[in-house]
Amino acid sequence: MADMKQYVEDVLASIEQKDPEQKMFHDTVSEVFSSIVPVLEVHPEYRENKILERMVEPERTVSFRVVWQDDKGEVQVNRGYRVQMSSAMGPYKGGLRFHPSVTLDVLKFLAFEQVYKNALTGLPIGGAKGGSDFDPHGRSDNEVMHFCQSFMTELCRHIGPNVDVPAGDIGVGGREIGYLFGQYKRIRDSYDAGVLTGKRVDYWGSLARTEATGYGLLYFVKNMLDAKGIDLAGKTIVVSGSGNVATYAIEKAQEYGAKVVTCSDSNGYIYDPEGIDLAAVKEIKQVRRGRIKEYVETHPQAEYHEGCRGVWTVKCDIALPCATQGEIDLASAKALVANGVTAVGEGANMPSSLDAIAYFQQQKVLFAPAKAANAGGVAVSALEMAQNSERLQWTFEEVDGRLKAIMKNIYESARKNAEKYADPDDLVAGANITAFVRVADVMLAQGLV
Ligand SMILES: NC(=O)C1=CN([C@@H]2O[C@H](COP(=O)(O)OP(=O)(O)OC[C@H]3O[C@@H](n4cnc5c(N)ncnc54)[C@H](O)[C@@H]3O)[C@@H](O)[C@H]2O)C=CC1
Ligand SMILES: O=C(O)CCC(=O)C(=O)O
Repeated sequence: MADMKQYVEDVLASIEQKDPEQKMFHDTVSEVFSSIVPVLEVHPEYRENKILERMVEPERTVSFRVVWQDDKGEVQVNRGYRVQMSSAMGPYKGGLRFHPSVTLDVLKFLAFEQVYKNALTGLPIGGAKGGSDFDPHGRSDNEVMHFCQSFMTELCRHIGPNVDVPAGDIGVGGREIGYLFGQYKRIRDSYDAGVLTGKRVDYWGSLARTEATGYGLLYFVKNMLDAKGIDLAGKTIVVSGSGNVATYAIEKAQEYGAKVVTCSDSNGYIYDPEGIDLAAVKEIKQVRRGRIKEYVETHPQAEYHEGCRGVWTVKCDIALPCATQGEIDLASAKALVANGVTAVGEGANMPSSLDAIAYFQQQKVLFAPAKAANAGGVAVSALEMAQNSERLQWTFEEVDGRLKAIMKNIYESARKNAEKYADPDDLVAGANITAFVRVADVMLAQGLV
């Protein structure tokens, strides 16, 4: 064991030495590789074939200039990226993020996570992530369209239905996917519906893709709670974010009879002791593209608080971080535990710091890790690709039913490997091991690529 632990430490040290500034990438690699030491013990062939060293090196990374003109006629310059991490399991697959915080470090961490998340779905998709430091907030539809067209003019050389299939993520929703698809189609002169997922349903997006990540999160959390005999109905839930994932997590949680008392945006959070009025949140965020603080104007019983971390000081049974990475640090984890939290389900990617996860586990909080718990979005993206290939569209019920089954399967396979190699409740280790073995075995079968 000591030998394999040392091997993992050596690989981690080498990536830190190569790219010392990529802290988030180091953290996510460290989280995955630390879990798999017991697997390396029984599979020396992974080390002999340098599987770990290969996995931390993206197959391809592209970085490009995006030039566009704003409504005042001023020229704007942004940076675009696509990190194609692994095509072992299928075409590269993963979202595009438009947010000022986007760097190569952020995208490498997200692309690395995506490889294992996608493997957990059991569907034929590799892993990638891309995006830009462009901020769509406050931009007109016209400006967003010009940016998307310029971004796709370069990106289209690197993607295709059997090559790489981007989708949405922070700052990229149905509007952006539409502009991106239009430009791809114009340049390639080909109606490749399967080149992007998250399309609007009337031009061959999948029903239930919009809801899939949030609903999938609740399906996963329900499986985790059911195994312990805990009922979701009547529980108080704290949610962060008010975008795609948060909105549909709240919707499904409410359907299950839970009471969601918070949601947030990058400025602050709202606390509604009567339970969040989701129709009002949708109106503010999806229709008006406004700020979450507007909620208190029509809901006098609710409070608005500036700043994001405060949301974790609200008393709850279950916490669902659905905004962004790094939102739960050790202090937030301690505040949640002190207030009696019994379960945490990660809707966002890497929302909890490594020491926060360790603390939850030490305190026996049931913990649903992102790459398993939020895999429903990309799973339904893969179902969208399947529908596009057969030029058919399935019903909402058909897609939702498949999503539910996929999330159950992810939970059960993670649980099984947690039992086999670690603590039975350690779904972090269980999910990492399940995904790692699937990808590693396929890499071995495909030779030195
Ligand atoms: N959209 C999808 O299908 C999937 C998304 N995710 C992850 O879920 C998280 C949320 O993504 P979406 O809901 O799609 O994005 P979105 O753009 O629809 O919503 C993002 C939300 O997070 C908030 N936010 C963004 N940056 C923040 C910051 N620095 N501090 C506090 N709040 C911040 C925004 O105000 C917004 O409410 C991200 O971590 C994303 O990678 C994971 C799996 C799939
Ligand atoms: O649907 C997809 O391809 C991307 C989803 C995504 O970006 C994620 O799972 O983090």
